[in-house]
Amino acid sequence: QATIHHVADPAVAHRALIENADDLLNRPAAIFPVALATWGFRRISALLDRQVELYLPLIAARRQARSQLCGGIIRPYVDTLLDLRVPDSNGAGRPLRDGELVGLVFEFLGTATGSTAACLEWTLAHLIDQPEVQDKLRREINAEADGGGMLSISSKSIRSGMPYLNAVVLESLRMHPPVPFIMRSAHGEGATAIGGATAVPVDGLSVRFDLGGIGRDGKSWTDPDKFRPERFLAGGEAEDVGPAPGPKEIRMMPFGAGHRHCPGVNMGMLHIKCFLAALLHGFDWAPAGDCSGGVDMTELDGFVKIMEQPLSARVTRRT
Ligand code: HEM
Repeated sequence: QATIHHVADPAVAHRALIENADDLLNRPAAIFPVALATWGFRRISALLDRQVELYLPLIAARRQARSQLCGGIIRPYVDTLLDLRVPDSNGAGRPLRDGELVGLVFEFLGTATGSTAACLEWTLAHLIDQPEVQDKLRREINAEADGGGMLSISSKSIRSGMPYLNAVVLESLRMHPPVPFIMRSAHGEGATAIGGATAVPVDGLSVRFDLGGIGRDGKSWTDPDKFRPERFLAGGEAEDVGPAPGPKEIRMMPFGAGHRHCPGVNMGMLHIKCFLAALLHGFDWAPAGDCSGGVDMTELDGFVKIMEQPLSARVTRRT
């Protein structure tokens, strides 16, 4: 029966996650009660069974194969998990159990692919809704193609040489952070500051930071419900805002904030930009049918924030 305190105010999030991060909010609170309330026990249990079915045979195959390999330059994530020893009472340490292995592999693959795919879908939805933004972005992308019209974008130009691509992705993440919330366990003075008059339980206060609410806060953003990538360009109201918050303030935090922020932030941004550049370079994106009322942007909250009506588009190859 944990009481969960909701935070959608960027200033409170900054006080909690950046200023008091060291001693107050450095461990995530259990996400299970929230998942239970959102999805129900049966659905979660079926999902966990399916993960075991999918991942365990692959992990077993890797365990078997690596005994025949003599190593390589890049050490696969699964190998690090197979080699990990968890401290136990014998002192020797135990290997991870099957359930733990599956959970960790899911965290790595699920958070990485689900959130990237969701962000791409939201971004394409906005580009279909606003063809002038699509055209402007395509012009920037095409300028990166070589004389034969082939696109091979070096990671350097993706990181710093394509400001409009960066702005479009940031605007999409601001409005529709794929991970809808993050949880923390708050203790001591910080918990009192966040909870206000709420009496803080002995085992701390569970705090749920609403990432969507923070990105659309009317005090931080002009017309927060409008998709306007220009705000992230030089001279715009958010020209200094990046995917992860800096030490001064929080205006959006699609990858979380503080000690436990997403370790895949750079890789996630790179994936989204590469996919988006390839999809716009190769194809024109238009509404699938009558879209006079605009694309339906209703959000569906789960572990990942997706479109309630999956995007339906008329996609034409560009010659
Ligand atoms: C659009 C792409 C992505 C988004 C929006 C996203 C978002 C997030 C968020 C909000 C968190 C929670 C952070 C917090 O509690 O402060 C998180 C955690 C995490 N993410 Fe991502 N992520 C993305 C891509 C990736 C990728 C590509 C990887 C790995 C290759 C990754 C691996 C992880 C892991 C392992 C955690 C748990 C970190 C911890 O608990 O300490 N994510 N992510």
